[in-house]
Amino acid sequence: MLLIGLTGSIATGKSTVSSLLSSPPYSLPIIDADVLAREVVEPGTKGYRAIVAHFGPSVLVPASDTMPEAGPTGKGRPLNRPALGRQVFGDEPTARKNRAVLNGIVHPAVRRAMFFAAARAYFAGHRAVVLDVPLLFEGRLDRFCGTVMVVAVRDPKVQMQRLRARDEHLTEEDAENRVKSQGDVRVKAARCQARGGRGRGVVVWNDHGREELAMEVQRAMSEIEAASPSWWSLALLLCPPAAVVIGTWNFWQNVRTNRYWAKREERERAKL
Ligand SMILES: CC(C)(COP(=O)(O)OP(=O)(O)OC[C@H]1O[C@@H](n2cnc3c(N)ncnc32)[C@H](O)[C@@H]1O)[C@@H](O)C(=O)NCCC(=O)NCCS
Ligand SMILES: Nc1ncnc2c1ncn2[C@@H]1O[C@H](COP(=O)(O)OP(=O)(O)OP(=O)(O)O)[C@@H](O)[C@H]1O
Repeated sequence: MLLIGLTGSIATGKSTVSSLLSSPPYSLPIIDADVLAREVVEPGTKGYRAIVAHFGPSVLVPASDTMPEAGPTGKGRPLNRPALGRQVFGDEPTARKNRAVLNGIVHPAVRRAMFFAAARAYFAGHRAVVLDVPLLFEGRLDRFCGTVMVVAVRDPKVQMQRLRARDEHLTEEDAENRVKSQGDVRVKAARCQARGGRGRGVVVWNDHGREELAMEVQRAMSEIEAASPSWWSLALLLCPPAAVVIGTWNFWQNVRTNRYWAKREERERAKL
């Protein structure tokens, strides 16, 4: 089964591309890290308890006439996501530190949930599955993917306009902090291209309208399908040992690409 890692930066169009990929003619199953990241911090979960222990009750929805002190289910009041967001998004040291703590709580739980969802897709006989993960590179999940697809915009203004139009509740400062909390999408696009051709890394450019985006997705999927045709996926499905060998080989290739990328970044930094 081909793991397609779908990533980008905030408001560059990942969800829009993911809904195209889940519809005909592609009809691919999607494992959405943002959805899982919400599930693993629902009241009553280990993640929820760890967040409240670290950040305190100020990151919970306040108690009110409609919100009981112990929450609607008795397991605690839900997280006040914008309030928690204000503590973790941004460039200042405190925000960075808080983000690292939150990531340390949420990411391992998300990775576990993803592993089980991918295993279910494999046993259901799917030839490919999309891992929709905003922090694919940062969480080093790209190492497990046969293909990485980055949804990117060349013009940062387009990204900010789309973010402000979609999330009207965000102030300009909130929006800027969120953009700064994620790596530059053009760097992610370059890193994706560094994985090499033959469908290993494909960039979907999304500066224009939705029709152009659909065409970009079609082009990217043709490249992926040419490199990993259906008969190949079926052969791997029927022969699990071969799937393990190919998976290990892919993993090793990806580790080598990441080492090359880390050295390249080090050289760039040394030049500055
Ligand atoms: C801080 C939280 C509560 C804010 O929730 P809110 O509903 O307001 O925003 P949402 O989750 O939709 O995120 C908005 C944007 O920020 C990005 N983002 C979320 N978490 C992070 C993070 N830790 N680092 C960088 N970007 C992030 C998202 O991918 C998205 O593009 C939430 O983002 C969270 O729990 N983040 C930690 C978990 C995480 O890393 N999720 C990303 C996928 S695993
Ligand atoms: N080509 C396009 N033309 C016009 N609007 C677009 C286009 N692509 C995406 N959008 C809009 O831009 C906004 C951001 O897109 P989307 O939600 O898909 O991004 P995202 O990368 O999933 O964001 P996030 O990381 O915040 O979840 C949405 O309102 C979406 O409808």
